[in-house]
Amino acid sequence: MRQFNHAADIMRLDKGIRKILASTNSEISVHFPVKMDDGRIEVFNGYRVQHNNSLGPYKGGLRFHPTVDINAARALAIWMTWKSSLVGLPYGGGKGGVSIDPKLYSIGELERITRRFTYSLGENIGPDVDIPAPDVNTNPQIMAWIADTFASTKSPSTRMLNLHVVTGKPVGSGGLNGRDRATGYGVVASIKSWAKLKGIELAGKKYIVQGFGNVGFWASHFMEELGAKLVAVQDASGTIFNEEGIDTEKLHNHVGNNSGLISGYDDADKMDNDKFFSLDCDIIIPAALGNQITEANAHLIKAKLIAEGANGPTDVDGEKILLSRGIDVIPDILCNAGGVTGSYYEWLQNKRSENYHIDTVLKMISEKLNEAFERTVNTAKKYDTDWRTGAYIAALERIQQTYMERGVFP
Ligand SMILES: NC(=O)C1=CN([C@@H]2O[C@H](COP(=O)(O)OP(=O)(O)OC[C@H]3O[C@@H](n4cnc5c(N)ncnc54)[C@H](O)[C@@H]3O)[C@@H](O)[C@H]2O)C=CC1
Ligand SMILES: O=C(O)CCC(=O)C(=O)O
Repeated sequence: MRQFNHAADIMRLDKGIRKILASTNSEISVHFPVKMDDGRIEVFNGYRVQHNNSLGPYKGGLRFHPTVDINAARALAIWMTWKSSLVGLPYGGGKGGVSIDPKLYSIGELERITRRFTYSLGENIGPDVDIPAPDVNTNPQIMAWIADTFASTKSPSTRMLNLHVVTGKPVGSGGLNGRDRATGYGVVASIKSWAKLKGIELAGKKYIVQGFGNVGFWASHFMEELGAKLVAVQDASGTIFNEEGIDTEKLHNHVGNNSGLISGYDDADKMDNDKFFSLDCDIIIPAALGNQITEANAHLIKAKLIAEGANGPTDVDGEKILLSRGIDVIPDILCNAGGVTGSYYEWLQNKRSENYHIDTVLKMISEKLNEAFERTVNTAKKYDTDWRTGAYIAALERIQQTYMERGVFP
């Protein structure tokens, strides 16, 4: 809200629209029972917050993590509204999840939790209402269970018309070729735009990545293709470092065989978690959780760029320090928007009964992100402000326009 208020002040956002956007449209909180493998019943807490749908159906991921609660879902839903608007997608913002540590459950239990959660959300989600997608600890398999559960509540004749209730599905279930890599690809598309703007050659540059899941791995993969060198990675299990470079494919294979974690990787040294952000490198890609770069560590950062793969990795006080030290920040609502852009093409593909080739998908994503990067930089320049505020203003201008044109508030 501090980020929103700052941008709203600078652009002089209409007072009425400001009031609408300062609160969420609806907040759904469900408590649902699931039978565990040993016959016990557990009751889980799930959330879906729908912030604003003036531009289209609510859109945004579902997170399975112990930190999920109504406040986390609120912040993440609001960011989705700005993100969809900035990129020019016909969506509003929503987000949610279940407050669990998925590591503690078997595959069968996770399937039942997902299906029961979907059933509990009922008609609050739908292809033209609110369209979930993957986020932390959720994946294509979980999206397939959501699609299947939602569709199974429909009559047989309309079942197949409902698969796009969710995006990020496996390709065999209506998923998009390339949605797996869309967010990481978009992060690197934004870094390329930054490098072009600054006249910087990315080959040989050193970068570090926090989080080696979907976003962190694919961003590293595309950075490696450009000849940049991954020198450190941090995830929930610790931090590893290798000055000579970490092979992204080799680490990915290790993670795939190690419950999703980097611990025990033999081609890098272990190091202290709290030294990670102060490492000597050119670019930092936070791709894990929020509030990682704060006033406690921003003054130690040596990198020239923070490319926000995660949502909300830099807090307001941390960002002030970064900007005062001349460190660039590509804000989350721009930098990680490749994911929701890929989701948009999956949704379109399902609506039109089409099947896009991966090259077409990646080209469409980079075009959208390049335009959004330019829009952000130009808006920031026009208002003489930083890139995050520029991105917010560009997003808010589009929402303001739609409210003004219609003259009614939905
Ligand atoms: N998956 C997507 O398409 C999109 C994801 N995002 C954001 O990117 C971030 C990462 O999401 P995914 O890669 O999808 O999740 P994921 O579940 O695939 O990976 C999460 C990674 O974060 C690490 N992690 C968790 N807690 C940590 C901690 N305390 N310290 C360091 N690392 C930690 C995990 O070990 C894992 O490597 C999240 O902030 C998410 O909201 C943003 C846009 C789209
Ligand atoms: O793919 C989507 O619809 C949303 C992805 C997401 O949750 C995000 O961009 O933070």
